[in-house]
Amino acid sequence: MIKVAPSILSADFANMSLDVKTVEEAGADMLHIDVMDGHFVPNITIGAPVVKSLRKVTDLVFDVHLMIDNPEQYIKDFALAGVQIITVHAEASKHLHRLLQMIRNEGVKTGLALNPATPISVLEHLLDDLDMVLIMSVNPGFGGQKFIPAIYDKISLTRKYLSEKNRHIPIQVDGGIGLDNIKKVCDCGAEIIVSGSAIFNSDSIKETIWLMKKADEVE
Ligand SMILES: O=C(CO)[C@@H](O)[C@H](O)COP(=O)(O)O
Ligand SMILES: [Fe+2]
Repeated sequence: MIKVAPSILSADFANMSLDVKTVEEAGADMLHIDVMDGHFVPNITIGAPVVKSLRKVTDLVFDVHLMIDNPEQYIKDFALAGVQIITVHAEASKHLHRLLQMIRNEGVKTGLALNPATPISVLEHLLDDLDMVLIMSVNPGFGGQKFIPAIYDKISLTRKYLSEKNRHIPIQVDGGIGLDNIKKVCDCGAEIIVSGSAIFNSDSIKETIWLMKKADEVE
């Protein structure tokens, strides 16, 4: 079954805890939390204090997607806020190996995100340090963008590359995914799907998550 990680970027920020509970009850596998700083990406969202407050209202796995400069400075804060996965961008650090070690040293799982233009070769010397790979299918910064079609091939290539290296590292894909393309994304090799607007703007959050999770069973 497909793992679905609703992105709270598209939730109602004034009623965040309600929206989080709704996706939890609807069967979400984890909560995707987009952290943006207005530097790495041209948008600002939330930081560790808000994540710490959300931690009190749900048992969902917190999957934090850091779209920030100087991620090294904030790893401890997010770990202390009670998150389970921290994903950093390959483009955001000169010392990726050290950064991934820093995350694991806090007892948190690592994810590495690649912007659409970043080649998958960056994974080569980091395979021992990765618990998840995040392939961006939009340029990061905003919800509600269109899936970039060239990314289908990138997902397939990544899946092939990881299999050849005998690595069972899950591939997460983020951006522009809805009921119309989730199956194709998963057929290419994605295991965890991030989705914001398609879930939160739908008529029924519960039904949309259920249909997404089952999408790979449809012929
Ligand atoms: O990280 C990002 C955007 O930078 C994503 O997590 C989006 O928030 C996904 O939203 P949709 O494209 O599904 O609306
Ligand atoms: Fe994200």
